[in-house]
Amino acid sequence: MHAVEVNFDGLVGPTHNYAGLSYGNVASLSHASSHSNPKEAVLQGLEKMKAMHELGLEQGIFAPHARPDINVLKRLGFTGSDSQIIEKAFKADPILLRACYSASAMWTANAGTISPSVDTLDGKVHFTAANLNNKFHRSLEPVTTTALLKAMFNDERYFSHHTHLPDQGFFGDEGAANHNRLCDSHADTGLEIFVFGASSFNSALPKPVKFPARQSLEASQAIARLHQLKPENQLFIQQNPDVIDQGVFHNDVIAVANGNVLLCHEQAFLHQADTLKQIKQAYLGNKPLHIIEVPTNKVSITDAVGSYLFNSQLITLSDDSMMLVAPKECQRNQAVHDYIQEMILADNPVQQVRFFDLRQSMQNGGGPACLRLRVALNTDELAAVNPGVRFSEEKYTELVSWANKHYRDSLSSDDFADPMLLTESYQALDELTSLLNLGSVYPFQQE
Ligand SMILES: NCCC[C@H](NC(=O)CCC(=O)O)C(=O)O
Repeated sequence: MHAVEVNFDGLVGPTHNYAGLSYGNVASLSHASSHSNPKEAVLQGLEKMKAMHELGLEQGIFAPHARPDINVLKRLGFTGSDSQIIEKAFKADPILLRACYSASAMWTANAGTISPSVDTLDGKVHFTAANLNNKFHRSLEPVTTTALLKAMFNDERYFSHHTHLPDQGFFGDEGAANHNRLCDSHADTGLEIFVFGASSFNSALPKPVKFPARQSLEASQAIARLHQLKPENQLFIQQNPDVIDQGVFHNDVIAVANGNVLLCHEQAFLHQADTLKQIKQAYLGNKPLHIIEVPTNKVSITDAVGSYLFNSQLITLSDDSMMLVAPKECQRNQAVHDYIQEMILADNPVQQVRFFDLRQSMQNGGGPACLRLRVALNTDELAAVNPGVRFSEEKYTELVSWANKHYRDSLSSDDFADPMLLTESYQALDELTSLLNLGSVYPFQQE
């Protein structure tokens, strides 16, 4: 049966801010306490969705989470009405309050891992939300992510949802950012490549020394079991710990795959030559596999992390050629820009590039690929997706006016003391659940 890949982009939430919460993520740390512009952020994301839709791709929308997370503040001992809780938390621990206001669920490449039905033994599409337990602000996400995934993919005939992995670092799971799939087409069984940062149980494997490895081998193995992947459909490879220490906190900051193409830096993986050999041997497709390995003397790790070249989306167009959907930062970096031009002229399926201004997300370490969750679906499965979360020209117009009505154009540290921010945010999200036909997914709608 015909199948397509749908990109579900995270809609940036109304409290998007820069709190410097992600140790190991260079952009997040360097923009700590800068002013953010939530309205510009959501509109930049919507522009990318619209452009993908106009290119003929199936586009979906992934709703933001309710912020601030009042329940976690209560769990941490703050009492009283919502506005009293905000006031007390702001005085006692402003950074904690900002973490509870973080819009980090916008990076849906970290929402979960998805295996398409052609890869699974029971022929269903499998979903597991990521526990994101390496960072406090992100550990708040999996419960709502699961609720959203169930509201979006609500048909047991086709979709199987799993509980996120145990909330403990040994099973650190950061979702699809560390998961790539190589295949001839989305209708064909693919090779699911799980890239882990370190092993929790096997101390013989190397670890980064400075920054944390967020994805554990044991988490990746558990996902492969839960998703009932066939043995020939799975491969576990280790990220190069040296580049984690240089700011490559997820694999999608150093590699991206699409169809029969793997674009990666030459320092992306541990024992890279052997790892690439393993990938070639395990590859299941009939089309030739293109591994585009970017050398350090053309693009340094610093340039890769600064420009987010590898956090581009690689998309397949209707004529079967591919386009690189890159952040504008790649255009500004001469070495990266030159490399992209060279790649486009070389003999491989990537023939075009388009640059997008995603500065608001980039300043927190999230490029085009971070903003989207890929879900490959056949025709029947696509028809079973909640139509409210499928992107269209009309939906775009509705969402732009919704954002213009509800979002602020500046947020700074002091604004988090303002209880009106909670009221505005919850009102916006309450309206959004009707726009996207999600039902009462948020805890504040269930009280
Ligand atoms: N896939 C991109 C994820 C970026 C995300 N940044 C953040 O959470 C920064 C939030 C802040 O610092 O305000 C992260 O590091 O997990």
